[in-house]
This record gives sequence, structure tokens and C-alpha cells, in this order.
Amino acid sequence: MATRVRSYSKINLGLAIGPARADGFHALTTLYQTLAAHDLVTVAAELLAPGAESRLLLTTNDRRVPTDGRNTAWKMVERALGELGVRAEVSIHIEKRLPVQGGLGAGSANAAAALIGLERELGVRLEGGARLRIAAEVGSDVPLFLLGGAVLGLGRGEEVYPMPELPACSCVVALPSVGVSTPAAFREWDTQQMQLTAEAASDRLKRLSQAIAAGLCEPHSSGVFSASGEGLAGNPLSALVRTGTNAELRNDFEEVVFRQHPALFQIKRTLEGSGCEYAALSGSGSALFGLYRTDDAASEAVRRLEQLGVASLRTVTLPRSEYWSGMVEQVGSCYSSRQ
Ligand SMILES: C[C@](O)(CO)[C@H](O)COP(=O)(O)OP(=O)(O)OC[C@H]1O[C@@H](n2ccc(N)nc2=O)[C@H](O)[C@@H]1O
Ligand SMILES: Nc1ncnc2c1ncn2[C@@H]1O[C@H](COP(=O)(O)OP(=O)(O)OP(=O)(O)O)[C@@H](O)[C@H]1O
Repeated sequence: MATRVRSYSKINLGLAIGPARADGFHALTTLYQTLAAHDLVTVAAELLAPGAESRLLLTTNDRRVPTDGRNTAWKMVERALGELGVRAEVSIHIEKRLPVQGGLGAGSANAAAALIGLERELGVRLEGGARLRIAAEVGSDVPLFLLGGAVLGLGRGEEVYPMPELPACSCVVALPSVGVSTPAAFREWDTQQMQLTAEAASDRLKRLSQAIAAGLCEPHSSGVFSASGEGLAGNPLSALVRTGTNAELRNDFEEVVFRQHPALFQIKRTLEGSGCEYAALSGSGSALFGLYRTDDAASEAVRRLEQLGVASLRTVTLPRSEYWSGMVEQVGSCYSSRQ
């Protein structure tokens, strides 16, 4: 038997970049939201006798994905076996459906999915704190995938806090053909922001935190919350975006990435057409997303992107309960392609 795990993606509803830290990372405040669009990660694992060496085999349908110790899923499994103090033979197959270097956290999600598959296969579960710790060692974006739904990311993005559920809504992700390197985007940010004092850089983080808190609080504090509104109307996501748009909900990477790739700004404008609640770059890009009030509005966005010659995918935002309920499936053979 093997375990197949839906390795869901994320967008960053807002992302503020703070000062560069001594360890080479940047302080961040970000609001992650998981999406239903996913890769498939299939794990088969068997315990080995004490004294044997662990054996890992990683395969994938995408030539750009490393199949050795550089792969995020490999790193995660190696660390998890070490933490559990066991030896095992582990096969991982990654069926890539999401873009590589897209800003959708696909590689990071693969790492979390591999851990979840491994635990299922071995019938063990790492303690919660240890899971988050090794996830953070593998990458700043990995821990969010151990929570799912709407997640606040602090520190370098690895310090994660579950936020109130935001109801699912239609999402269109535009997939420009360029890839953006995350470290290069951070370096470019530093070059552009050299004149900013550390205090001013920290203030950016605070302003986004305040926008998130104010937005998530608004439907409750104003007494207008209603589940009966059409699409996004009257829900906390809508309130967040409405409050945030007037304040600080944005992605700082846009300042860097749009300058280097002006076509991406054009795509954001296209996503912002009728019925769009909010559109932004995700992470360091190159993917951009738009959130829509209705399915018709999302279809219209896809059509307009097609006219521009830009590929896209239609998906929905994935609240935490749905993130976990549909994630795992037991399969007969490791590489079966049934979905
Ligand atoms: C841009 C985002 O996708 C936003 O969600 C993430 O911050 C990136 O997370 P990730 O891909 O998991 O990134 P990591 O693998 O941890 O880091 C890759 C590289 O990006 C830079 N990096 C990353 C995160 C951060 N807070 N500051 C940084 O400066 C560092 O140069 C680091 O070596
Ligand atoms: N499991 C994996 N899947 C995809 N890429 C991987 C994986 N493991 C390592 N990599 C390497 O990581 C690089 C970035 O991958 P990824 O697709 O996660 O970027 P991303 O979508 O920009 O993620 P993020 O939003 O976290 O910045 C790739 O160029 C690839 O060489």
C-alpha cells in the first residue's frame, strides 16, 4: 500500500518585508491562504531492522524538480526519520501540476505532504512542536502547510498562527511563463530599500499586522456579519480585503517584481476586471491571483487572460477544515495515476 497526499498550494493575501536579519533572512509579516490547486505526493514506506541504513527514492514527472537531497520532500523525510529515531525504506513520487518557482509554495507544500504521507505509512506521528520545527528547517513556507486555511506568518514566515476561517471563494491564478527566484527578489528588495532605516522597515510589518487584525475584526465589531450575502459579500475575507485595500494589505514584492517584469503588472490589471474582490502577486511571483465574488466573474477573468496569451488555473480558496478532510488517500500502488 501507499499513501497519496494532495499537496495543496498557497497564496499570500498580504506580504510585508521587514529588515534583513543577521542570518540572511528577512523579517516578514504575511497572511497565507491555502488553495485547492495541488500537486500529488505519493509515499510508500517500510520500517527497516535496527542497524540498517535508511533508503530514499524520489521520482517525479517534472524534469525541473531535483530527485536527491536538494528536494524539499527528501529533506523533510530525512529529518523526520532522524527525529523518530527509525530507519526505513521510503519511496516518494511527486506528480507536479503546479508551477515550479511560481510563488505558490508548491515545493514547500511537497515537503509537508511527504511528512504527512510518511507518518501515515509508518503509523506514527511526530509531536506537534517537532513537526513545526523540522518544517521550518526545510523552508520558511513549509510550516504553514501543517496548519492550512488562513495562516498568519511572522519571523521569516515560518512562525505560524492559525487565523479565523475565511469562507471559500473563487480564485483565478495567472501563470506567466517567467519564473522568479525568491532569493534574487529579496536581494533586489534590499537594493531598492537601502535608504530605509531599520525602524521604517519594521513599521511596514506592523502596518500589515494592523490591517489584518482590523479586517478580520470588522464583520464582528460592526455587527454587519451575515452568512447569507452573495459570494464574498458580508464575509470576513471581503471585510479584510475592503479594510486592507484602504490600508496596507498588499505584497511588497510587487515593487520589485513589476519593475523587472512589467508584463506582470499588466496581468494584475487584467485580473482586477469586473467582480474582482482583490488581486495581487503571490509570494515573490511569478503567479498572480484574483479573488472573485462569483464563478461568472472568475470565468470572465480566465477569458481575458487567454486573450492576453497568459495561462491560468481556476481554483477555490481552501478553509482549514476542507484542507484536512480531503488531503489523504490510501492507494494500492505507489504510482497509480487515479485522482
Ligand atoms: C516569498 C515567500 O514565498 C512568501 O511566502 C517565502 O518567504 C519564501 O519561502 P521559501 O521558499 O520557503 O524560502 P526559504 O527556502 O526559506 O528561503 C529561500 C531564500 O529566500 C530568502 N528569504 C526567504 C524567506 C525570508 N523571510 N527571507 C529571505 O531572505 C533567503 O535568501 C533564503 O535563502
Ligand atoms: N519538491 C520540489 N518541488 C519543486 N521544486 C523543488 C522541490 N524541491 C526543491 N525544489 C527547488 O526549489 C525551487 C523553487 O521551487 P518552488 O516551486 O517551491 O518555488 P515557489 O513556488 O516560488 O515557492 P515559494 O512560494 O515557497 O517561494 C525550484 O527551482 C527547485 O529547483
